[in-house]
Amino acid sequence: MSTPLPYSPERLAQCADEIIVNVRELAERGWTPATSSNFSRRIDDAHVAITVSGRDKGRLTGPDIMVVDLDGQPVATSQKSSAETLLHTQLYKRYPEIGCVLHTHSLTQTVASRLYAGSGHVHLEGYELLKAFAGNTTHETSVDLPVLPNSQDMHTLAAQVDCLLDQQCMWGYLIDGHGLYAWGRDMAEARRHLEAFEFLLGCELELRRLQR
Ligand SMILES: CSC[C@@H](O)[C@@H](O)C(=O)COP(=O)(O)O
Ligand SMILES: [Zn+2]
Repeated sequence: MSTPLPYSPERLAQCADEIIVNVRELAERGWTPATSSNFSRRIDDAHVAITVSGRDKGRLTGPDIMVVDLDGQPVATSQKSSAETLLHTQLYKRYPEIGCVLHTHSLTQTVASRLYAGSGHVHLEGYELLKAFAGNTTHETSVDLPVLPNSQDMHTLAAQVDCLLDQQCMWGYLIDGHGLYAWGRDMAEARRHLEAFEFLLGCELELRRLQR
């Protein structure tokens, strides 16, 4: 007799479908070049559905999504989860209300991360689209999107993210020369935050170009 799974397979299938459909759309926009990017969705209090490392994110199918626990350890599989699993699980562990984490490598995100690495953040102010971030009800506000130095050591990166989360409410951050992490309570909210950051970073880059 096989051991029962510690999570609901129906819920995993639901999460995997959601990831596959949404990520295909993001990939079509060119936000996941060359197998980059990773994506996850909370299954329950103790489990997360996440992309398998190294897969072409524009062509994900069911077997490209696996399960890890909140420490990032694989559950009931021998597959290898995303190299950046810890950056996902640290958010699920810290905030029970977070349901989805999206990481992409668009041109706009990567260029912005390079330009603003020196100041440590991108200051976004006065845009109507700031209302896309949960909790914001007016454009008369500002959001500082942090830019972290890149590292291949996920524990170093995760410790820096934790420090930032201790100080401020955040819906995302950039990593220098790398890309953007954004999250939300569910897929729709995480995607709204991701798209808002992408658009606002595009505006900042365009303004810089015009003001040269
Ligand atoms: C293909 S280079 C990009 C990777 O190093 C990494 O940053 C990334 O986003 C994808 O890694 P993955 O292990 O597939 O989740
Ligand atoms: Zn990455």
